[in-house]
Amino acid sequence: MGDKMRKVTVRSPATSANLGPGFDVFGLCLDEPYDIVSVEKMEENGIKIVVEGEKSEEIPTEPDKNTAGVVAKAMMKDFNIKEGIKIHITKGIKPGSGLGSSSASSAGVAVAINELFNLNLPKLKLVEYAALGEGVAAGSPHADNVAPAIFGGFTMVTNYNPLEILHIPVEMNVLIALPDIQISTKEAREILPKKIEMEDMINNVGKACGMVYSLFRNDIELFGKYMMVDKVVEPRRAKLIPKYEEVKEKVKDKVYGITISGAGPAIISIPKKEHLLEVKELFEEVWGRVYYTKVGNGVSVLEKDD
Ligand SMILES: Nc1ncnc2c1ncn2[C@@H]1O[C@H](COP(=O)(O)OP(=O)(O)O)[C@@H](O)[C@H]1O
Ligand SMILES: N[C@@H](CCOP(=O)(O)O)C(=O)O
Repeated sequence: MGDKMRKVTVRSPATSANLGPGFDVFGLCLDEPYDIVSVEKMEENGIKIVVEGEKSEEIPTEPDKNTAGVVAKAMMKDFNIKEGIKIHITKGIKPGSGLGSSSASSAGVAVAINELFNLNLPKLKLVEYAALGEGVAAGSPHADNVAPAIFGGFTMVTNYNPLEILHIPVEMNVLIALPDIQISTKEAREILPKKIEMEDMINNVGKACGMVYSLFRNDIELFGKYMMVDKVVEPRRAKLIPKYEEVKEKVKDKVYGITISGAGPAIISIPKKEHLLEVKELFEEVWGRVYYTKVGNGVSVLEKDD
């Protein structure tokens, strides 16, 4: 296809960042929900963005304000791409959800541009570009959503500048609840402390190490147990989600683990098979929307058109 290729369409999945103690470090790729992102070459110069789907009316289409636009602009500048492009985003992931909605568009467009212009960039470089989008959505270019969106599975951002990502493929079912409110990641970051107690740091490092160990042992029970004990971020954000603490207490023995997904309001849990229905029904009753899904493999190319 080479230079003749005119359009690439990708499926870009939701992600769940933090997983309790791994604030700004851990991320998990989900199979569902997802955005569909296509990038098409156009006659006029510049970047045109069209957004449809979940709450699309709230999402800016100016390239400097849309996460996909920011990523596209940076890639086109660095690779001296003069052709104009049209980015079409169908939002399947509600913005302000805690499911990496803004990151899905950033990651999707990075992968699509890489394909469309045959840039052959490694995944780490794509994560670096995609993270630029988070600068406009969350006020900081955190990479813990875009890394799993691109690599799939479980990822750890072990260094920024230079960016370093570690990746562990995992298989796991997850039950996500999505309360009918929106939380801006930017605002949910502003309520976090700038400094933390030594005791809380020791707790979180210990639990985070335990979670990584448990993945290598394939011990979901241990993973979930540690995921529930974040002493730094979750206690501050729990107040933003109606009934979160009450439901967590109710289901804590019926799931392997439960915590806030990203900045919330989504909640991620690892269900025990024997209690799945009961917990799902409770989530639906209290919060409305629920996704029963599994860990996903990252952005995938759906179509390449001449
Ligand atoms: N392509 C996009 N998709 C989703 N949100 C976007 C996009 N571009 C810009 N935004 C803005 O990013 C914010 C949503 O991101 P964020 O608060 O991080 O929520 P989420 O946790 O769902 O990613 C909203 O202000 C939204 O307008
Ligand atoms: N580490 C970030 C992750 C935000 O994820 P999102 O899905 O809410 O955008 C944070 O917790 O602030």
